[in-house]
Amino acid sequence: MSIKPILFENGILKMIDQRLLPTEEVWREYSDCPSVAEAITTMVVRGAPAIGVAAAFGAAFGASHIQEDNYADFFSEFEKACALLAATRPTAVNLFWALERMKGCAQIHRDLPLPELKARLFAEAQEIAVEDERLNRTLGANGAPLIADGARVLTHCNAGALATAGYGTALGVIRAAVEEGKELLVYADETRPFLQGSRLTAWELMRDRIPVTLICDNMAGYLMSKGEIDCVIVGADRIAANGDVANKIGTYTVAVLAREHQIPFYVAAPLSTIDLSIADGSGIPIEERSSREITHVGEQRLAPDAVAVRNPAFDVTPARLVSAIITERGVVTGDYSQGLKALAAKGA
Ligand SMILES: CSC[C@H]1O[C@H](OP(=O)(O)O)[C@H](O)[C@@H]1O
Repeated sequence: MSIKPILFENGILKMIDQRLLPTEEVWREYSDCPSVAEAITTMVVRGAPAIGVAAAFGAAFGASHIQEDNYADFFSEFEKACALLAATRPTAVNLFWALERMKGCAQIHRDLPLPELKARLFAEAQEIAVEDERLNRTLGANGAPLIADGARVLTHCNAGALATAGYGTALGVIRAAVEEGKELLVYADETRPFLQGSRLTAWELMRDRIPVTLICDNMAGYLMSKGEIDCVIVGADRIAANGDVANKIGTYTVAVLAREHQIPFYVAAPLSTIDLSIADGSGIPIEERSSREITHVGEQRLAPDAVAVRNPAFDVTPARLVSAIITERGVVTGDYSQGLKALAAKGA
């Protein structure tokens, strides 16, 4: 059973501290909005869908701590809690999708007595989490036919159970293929600078006994040139209406290499990652993170003091380099503008 990185038990949110994996499995407990916001900013919890789930619980905690019994004050305070969470990380649209869903829930149930309204918001957050894992399994099954038996699959970053409420998106497709009896070998890019591949994907797949080989990011092209990669599958943090994909930094590089070597490049993402309000990738905000993620590993300094650093945490892969987008409602190829709009319009 793949790990669930976020648990809600007895009114307490428990999240595994992904900064400490793979060497330590430490679960941290949360019961207020500001601490959940900090957990998202500092990447205790990370991964687009997981960020959305955490934010949903953060919003519910925000509501639960509001003392006002005056409904007008309640909604203005609830809005402030959601704004605090919205300011944590800019790229993964699941965060904003989850907050809009929580605000919508509050409005739908605004006539409930305040204690019942607060309880309903926790129930909504729990539904978001349960739905996420369920739709990842559907998405995985939709994508599994694209992965041949015996395939050597390259993935970048971690789009696994740790990046979601469970099962994973890109790794969900891999899990589904394995569950169908296919023999696979996964090559995991270490994914500098935060090392989600070496620290999280390798740990997650070994835990599930799925064969995985760790490589440095700069080795992907060599393995492709040697014919050792059959396909690439990655997750996404935001997909624009035309199919441009924002994902972990380095994804665009892998996509260009895959096109050069005529290797299929697949993106696995739920509908909550698709942002039809943004026409193309140029409109996707790209998070810049601390230079320390590059100049240090833990307390060890790897670069000269005061060296200039850039640290964009994501890049944008143009739709023309994407072979297919795998979602819980089906697989889209070709004209993504039409295909994504049709999927969004399709019933669940
Ligand atoms: C299933 S989406 C995972 C997605 O999120 C990661 O970013 P981060 O670890 O910075 O939250 C990465 O882009 C993954 O592909």
